[in-house]
Order: sequence, then structure tokens, then C-alpha cells
Amino acid sequence: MSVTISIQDLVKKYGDATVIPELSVEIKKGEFFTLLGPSGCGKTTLLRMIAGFNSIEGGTIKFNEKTINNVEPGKRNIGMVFQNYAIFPHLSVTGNIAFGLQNRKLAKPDIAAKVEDILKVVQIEQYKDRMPKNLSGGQQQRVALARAIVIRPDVLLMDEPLSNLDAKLRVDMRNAIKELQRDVGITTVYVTHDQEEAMAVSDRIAVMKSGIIQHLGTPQEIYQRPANLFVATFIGRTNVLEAALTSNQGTRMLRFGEGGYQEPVDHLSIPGEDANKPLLAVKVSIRPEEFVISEDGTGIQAKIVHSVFLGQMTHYFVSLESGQSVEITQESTTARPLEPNEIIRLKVKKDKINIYDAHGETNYTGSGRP
Ligand SMILES: Nc1ncnc2c1ncn2[C@@H]1O[C@H](COP(=O)(O)OP(=O)(O)OP(=O)(O)O)[C@@H](O)[C@H]1O
Repeated sequence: MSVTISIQDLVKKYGDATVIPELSVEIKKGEFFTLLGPSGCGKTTLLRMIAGFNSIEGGTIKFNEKTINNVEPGKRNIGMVFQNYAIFPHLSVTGNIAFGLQNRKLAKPDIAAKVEDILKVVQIEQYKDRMPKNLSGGQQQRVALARAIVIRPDVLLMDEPLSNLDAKLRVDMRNAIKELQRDVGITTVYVTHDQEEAMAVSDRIAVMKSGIIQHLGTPQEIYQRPANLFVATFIGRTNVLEAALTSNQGTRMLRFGEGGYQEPVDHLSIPGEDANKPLLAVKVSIRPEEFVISEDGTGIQAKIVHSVFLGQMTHYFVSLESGQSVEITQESTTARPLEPNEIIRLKVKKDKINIYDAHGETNYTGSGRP
């Protein structure tokens, strides 16, 4: 059975240091939920609190209606997968997977049937009699995964399970994990600092900084409408430009530089906007693909520094008039790529870019703040 995890006002302290201040979130039944953030933001700490390996200094964690703050880890019915596999070196693949079932005192034929089933699900049937030392990293991680889910846990917790694998295997394994999770439907909490991995596997992502959820949303929401500038720069690549919002005969304009390129922007929502103060400094997050090379001689002036041809797309590194370096991507064409020192003009895809207050804390373009 899969459960809803309700976390309310959760506090974690190590001595006097508060690592998680009053965090609240509800993880839905059957959801693939990812904690994503830079090193030290508290992802593992939160995961360990759900597992029962860390003390709780305030608030509650519930599995469905049941508060589990004081339930021992062994009684929470969770499966866990870590980055270092943690499978038993002295047991075969079958022995490793059967271990949890034997502990639960299931009958032998029952254990054999369940192990057989799960070996198929994670696609390691042919290695069932091998010892761990004779398996590759990816195969060992499949054993760890099988061992975690064979007990039919209510919750599956995974902490950077792919970080010891090489790049290709990471992609293969993340697809396998996602497929498996979808099939078995266990509420899953996944920790990673790899934003691409998070986007590929998650139903929803909580982006954390300093123990605080900065943005909670689907991969698409987080990429397209990041709640603040931290999230915008942490997820994917982006360029941050200074600009101003001005008013031109009742139309709100986004203007880059004094007397420079401007675009009408009528889709913004600006809390506490002061109509008497028509000029507002903003920060604009523009992803490389949100620039358009202008054909009509208007736009922000820029000089090509160098280009990288990547097949379908070409990356250009350009220098703006202000001296700022900016990265843009354009679909490759059969025409020659732009050469270093060529002068171009850039416009922005105004419905896609994100416009923030001067501190980068509020997204005027709309956001999915928790
Ligand atoms: N046992 C501990 N005692 C004191 N401080 C700790 C302890 N464990 C973690 N911390 C601190 O708590 C903060 C959060 O650590 P945590 O391991 O949860 O971060 P993380 O986001 O998982 O980072 P990483 O991606 O590097 O694993 C860090 O500042 C860390 O130094």
C-alpha cells in the first residue's frame, strides 16, 4: 500500500544550528517526489527524518493519518536505496533480495516467487546466482532497488542512487527507475543535486536552499516559471539581465538599457505596484533559447565571441554592449554560422522570459511558489 506523506512545520537542528526551519509539504500517494538543491541545503537531512534516522526538533511527519515521529525506522515499512548500493557482499543476488522477506518470516515458496517476480521487473534474472563483486555498478544498483521494493514498502526513499554510475548508465537507470516506480506506484522521495535527473524522473520537484523550499512544482513549471532568481539559475541555464519596466502611454514596456530595445509586456502581475512610480528596476532571466536574432535592425546590440556547433543547435557566446557575456542557442541552419566579431541584434521571446523584482525574489510573470 502506498501512502500520503504529510510534513507539517518540521524543524531540524544540529546543536544550535537550525538546518530545516518549519518546513511543510504534502507528498501525494504514489507520487515521484524529488528534493533537489545544492550541496548542504538539507535534502539528505529531510530524507533521513522521513526514514526515522534523524531526530525531529519540531513539527510532525504523517504517513496517511498516522504520525510517525516516534515510530522506529524498522516499523515504518520503507524501502531505501543509497548511492553506495549497500548490498551484502557475502550474499548472492537472490540472497540479497530475499533477505528482507526472510526477516519478515515469509514462507520459503512465497519468498522464491516474490524474488523471481522482482528479478524480472528490474531485469537482472540472468544474474540471480552471482555474487555482488561480479556485477557492474548498474547491476548492483538494480539489486539494491529490487531489495528495496520486494518488501512492498509504503514509501520508497532514494538518496542520490545514481551518482556512482557513469553518464550513460545514469540515463539508462533513471529511465528504469521511473518506469518501475510508475508500474509499482509506491510513494517515492528521491534526493538528487542533478537537475536534469530530477526533471527526467519526477512528478513534482521541491527545489531547496538553506532548508527552505524555494519552489514546489512540476518539472515544467519549475523550468518555465521559476519562483525566484535562485531557482531560475539553478534549473537549466539562463542569462540574467538588468532592465526596467516603464510606461508608454498606458502600455507597460520592458526596456533594456537607457533608450534601448523595448517590448510591451502586458501579462505581468506586480504586487503593490505604485502607479506614480512608472520606472521599476527588474532582473530578467532569459534562457539561451529565449533569444531571437533580430532581422530588422532593432534589439540589444551584441558581438559574437565564439560559437559551438552541436548538430541541431548552435551555441553562441556573445558580448552585449554593456560588456555582459551572454549565451544564446539557435537552431542550426545550412547557412554559415555567425563569425567572431560579427555584430548582431537580439530580441527576446517575451512570453517565455521571466521578470523578477530587483532582488530576484518575486516573479512578476507568475510562479508556482509553495
Ligand atoms: N550530523 C550532523 N551534525 C551537524 N551538522 C550536520 C549533520 N549532518 C548534516 N549537517 C549539516 O546540515 C546541513 C544539511 O546537510 P545535508 O546532508 O542534509 O545536505 P544535502 O542537501 O543532502 O547535501 P549533499 O548534496 O552535499 O549531500 C549541512 O550544512 C550539513 O553540514
